[in-house]
Amino acid sequence: MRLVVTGREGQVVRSLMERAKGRAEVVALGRPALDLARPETIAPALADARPDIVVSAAAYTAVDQAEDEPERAFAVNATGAGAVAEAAARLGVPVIHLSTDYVFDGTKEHPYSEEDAPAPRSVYGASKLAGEEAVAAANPDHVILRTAWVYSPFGKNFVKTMLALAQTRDHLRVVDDQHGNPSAAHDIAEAVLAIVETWRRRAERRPRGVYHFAGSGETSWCGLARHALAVSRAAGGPHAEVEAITTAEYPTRAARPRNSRLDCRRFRADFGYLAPEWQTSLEAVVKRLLAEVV
Ligand SMILES: NC(=O)C1=CN([C@@H]2O[C@H](COP(=O)(O)OP(=O)(O)OC[C@H]3O[C@@H](n4cnc5c(N)ncnc54)[C@H](OP(=O)(O)O)[C@@H]3O)[C@@H](O)[C@H]2O)C=CC1
Ligand SMILES: Cc1cn([C@H]2C[C@H](O)[C@@H](COP(=O)(O)OP(=O)(O)O[C@H]3O[C@@H](C)C(=O)[C@@H](O)[C@H]3O)O2)c(=O)[nH]c1=O
Ligand SMILES: [Mg+2]
Repeated sequence: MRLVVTGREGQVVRSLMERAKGRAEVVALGRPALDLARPETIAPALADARPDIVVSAAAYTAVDQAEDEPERAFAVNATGAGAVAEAAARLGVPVIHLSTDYVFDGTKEHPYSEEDAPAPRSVYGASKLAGEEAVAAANPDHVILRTAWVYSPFGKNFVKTMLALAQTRDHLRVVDDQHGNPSAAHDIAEAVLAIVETWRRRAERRPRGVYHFAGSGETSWCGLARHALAVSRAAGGPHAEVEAITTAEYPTRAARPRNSRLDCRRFRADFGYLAPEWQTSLEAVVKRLLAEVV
């Protein structure tokens, strides 16, 4: 089975390359050969790579910056994502497209299910929702996999930011009134592989549609920072006290949902995989980062 993934250095791409070893072949396509902002590059690049399944993992992920360049965010996350799904459809192959909890406005009291209506509060969230719609319209043979709060040893993410800040400061302030599900990119890679395996076994009737998949359990950004730094301290790495603050005390360009917890039961029922508790996956990533960086 040959998976062709968009993006070369993304957190999910790199985690999938690691986890797929011996289970599936992974080819990563990125700029300049495949540039989501240049739709004419997409179909030829994908055709050359001869996918059995396309994994659409590349995206414009700078949430605050997107507020200042909405055209670029939409070009990449909506038009580009739609073109990837369309190219897959032309090749007669399914697409697994990554999306986000930020499609929700965060006003719900409980975790969001796939039935809940999206209502994004940010340009990034709106561009990703438009991408979901473009993917679904272009290729009926799809899974749109919404995940959340992704961290990993790779690229840029909140956990790495907290560890880096703790190296130079002993006091951090982090919002405690936005709740979600921290998700290790390696667990998302396992979810993608669970889809691939289920599709292989049930090629004639593939489960399709929108699914939620994120780390099990829930916390706030403050809770995530505190646990990451507690693990770091215990392993001899940097530590800082984390003060719990409100969203109003930490102004950002983009509005973020107060609650974006995802109900992942449909994914587990159809693909047989549930992510580990977020603390368990976080501990492994923090320890790996400390071993690599110091
Ligand atoms: N990060 C998060 O917290 C969350 C992410 N998601 C979604 O999951 C998916 C994967 O996210 P993640 O792995 O964190 O992403 P990253 O931010 O780590 O990486 C983004 C990837 O997209 C690629 N990319 C960006 N612009 C273009 C372009 N114009 N043409 C081609 N490739 C491009 C980058 O390429 P290059 O390698 O060349 O830089 C990189 O590989 C995305 O769809 C994202 O929206 C969902 C929820 C949370
Ligand atoms: C760095 C920092 C952030 N914060 C707050 C700001 C914000 O509300 C929250 C998270 O900040 P970040 O900007 O790191 O995270 P953010 O870019 O919002 O992360 C999002 O990325 C996109 C791609 C997604 O799809 C989402 O699921 C989510 O993971 O923490 C603090 O309170 N203190 C701090 O020192
Ligand atoms: Mg950010």
